[in-house]
Amino acid sequence: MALLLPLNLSFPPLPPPADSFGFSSFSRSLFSINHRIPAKSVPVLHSHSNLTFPFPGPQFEFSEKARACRLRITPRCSANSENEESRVVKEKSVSVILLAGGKGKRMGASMPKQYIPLLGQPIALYSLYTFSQLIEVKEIIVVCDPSYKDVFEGAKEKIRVELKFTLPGKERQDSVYSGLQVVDLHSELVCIHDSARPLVSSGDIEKVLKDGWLNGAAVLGVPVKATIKEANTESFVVRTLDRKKLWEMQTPQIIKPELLKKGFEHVNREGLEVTDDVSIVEHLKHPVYITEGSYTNIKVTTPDDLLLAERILSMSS
Ligand SMILES: Nc1ccn([C@@H]2O[C@H](COP(=O)(O)OP(=O)(O)OP(=O)(O)O)[C@@H](O)[C@H]2O)c(=O)n1
Ligand SMILES: C[C@](O)(CO)[C@H](O)COP(=O)(O)O
Repeated sequence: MALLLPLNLSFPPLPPPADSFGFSSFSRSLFSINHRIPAKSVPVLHSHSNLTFPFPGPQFEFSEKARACRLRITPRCSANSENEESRVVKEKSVSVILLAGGKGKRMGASMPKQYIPLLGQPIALYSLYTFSQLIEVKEIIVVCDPSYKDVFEGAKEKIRVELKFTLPGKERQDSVYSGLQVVDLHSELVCIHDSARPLVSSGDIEKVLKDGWLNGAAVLGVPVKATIKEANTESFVVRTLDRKKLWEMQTPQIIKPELLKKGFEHVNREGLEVTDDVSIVEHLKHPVYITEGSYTNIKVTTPDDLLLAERILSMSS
């Protein structure tokens, strides 16, 4: 029976009930500090199943064009997963670079945002668990400050893929480079993900992995909803861009290792700065495919994103 709700969701499992951190009130207090409004009480949703492997509980399915939004309870990843015959990305052929080396300045919290608890679990662990369940994933390279290694070490017993660690760089691009240095030499795809995007669905990851394998490089993206204008330095409009051609980029971003290495040689040689990974490939004039993802794959950047992420997650419980 189809259950109609306003959003179409497919998320990693929810964590166990909150512990002594008082997580939900944590993000609310961050929000109120930043917005100078009194903290209200937020409904704390603790109806989550225990975090075991494989994770139990209902899963939700995205439609291909996720704007109309209808939610149906289905078995895990049935909509977008492939059967064995049509699988193009081989088992254990993907190295994930999980970026957790940022400082989260825009969040203004006392710790980097990827370690802030979201409904009882550090943000970075959501996508760690999601990737760890995928049959294509061989290893997850966590790029993080050594003082936070224990957050991931503590999750080791719940996952079945190898975990590697490497040091972050000054910019995001430097952290990706650092991760690339320890990618297994036999890997056929590199999958780069912001740990600050906890809500990425396994269905969307499967789709972008397949497109990356077929095209050499692919990225999850969503059509831009807003009207975007280019302005000059005096804030006058220069032009209105054609919305039909605009996409907002997300992660994961998938690139074949040799292509990424070649791309880095080029951007390092030319001293180019990029804010996402497929830009490196674009500089080589190599095609990059955009796989349509989901609006719910938000990057937690400012305190209001924390509240939004809680609400999205709670809809899947
Ligand atoms: N030197 C860096 C900078 C960023 N990141 C990671 O890249 C992702 C996306 O970056 P962003 O959202 O910009 O994170 P921060 O740089 O931490 O945020 P801010 O700019 O607010 O400081 C995050 O998961 C972040 O941890 C990283 O691994 N190494
Ligand atoms: C890679 C990225 O997630 C694409 O949206 C993003 O560019 C990285 O974070 P930033 O906040 O734009 O630096």
